[in-house]
Amino acid sequence: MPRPQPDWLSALPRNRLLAEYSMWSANLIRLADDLARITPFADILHIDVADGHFAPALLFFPDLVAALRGQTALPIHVHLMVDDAVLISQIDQFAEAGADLISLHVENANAAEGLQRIGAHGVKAGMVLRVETPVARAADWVGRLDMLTLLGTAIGVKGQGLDPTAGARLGEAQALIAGAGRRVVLAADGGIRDTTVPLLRAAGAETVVMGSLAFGAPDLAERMRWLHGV
Ligand SMILES: O=C(CO)[C@@H](O)[C@H](O)COP(=O)(O)O
Repeated sequence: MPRPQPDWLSALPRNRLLAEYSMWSANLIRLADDLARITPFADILHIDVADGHFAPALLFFPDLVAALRGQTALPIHVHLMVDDAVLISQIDQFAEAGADLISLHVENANAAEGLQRIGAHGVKAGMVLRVETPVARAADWVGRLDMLTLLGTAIGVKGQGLDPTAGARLGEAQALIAGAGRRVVLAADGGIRDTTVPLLRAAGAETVVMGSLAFGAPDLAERMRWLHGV
């Protein structure tokens, strides 16, 4: 299976909202079927990784990324929600498994070393902010990022409603990115619903991490036509 080209992120369309598909919301018993079903529509696959401490959930592992890598040419984005004690080792393992973009958290004390390590693997670098973390915390980092993601819900829990601060926070992030001197894709993760996507798009989100909105859609082609029109 061919891997995405090194410039895959800049080659993605800029005239419509991008769709990251969160595999946490896939049917894990029928993962191959779901992968085939979403492949025509997904811009990026999103893999959440949580250690049960930095974030309450216990989620995915490098072997899953390696298995997906063997079956898909879609870019794979790994979102690390892990403590500093394991951050560098997790970066190594997910990069070696075939991730194309790895995001760590601004709240990680080892963020500088982590970003350096991601770069050393030749993988694109992202940063994520918890919903309660001031957006200004990203100011020192945007010049080193390919993607900046704002959580719109409490970290590591599915099925929640969007926090009312999400729109204003995206506006703040957009202003930071404008001064970054490079292309940084602005992403919204959590609370992605048919009622919230228009607001997030208007506030500056360039990509949304779709969970139940995609995997629970009765007609995925129709849902994606809608998304691309927002
Ligand atoms: O990490 C998250 C949410 O924080 C996503 O990756 C989930 O997959 C979202 O699922 P829904 O709540 O949209 O169904």
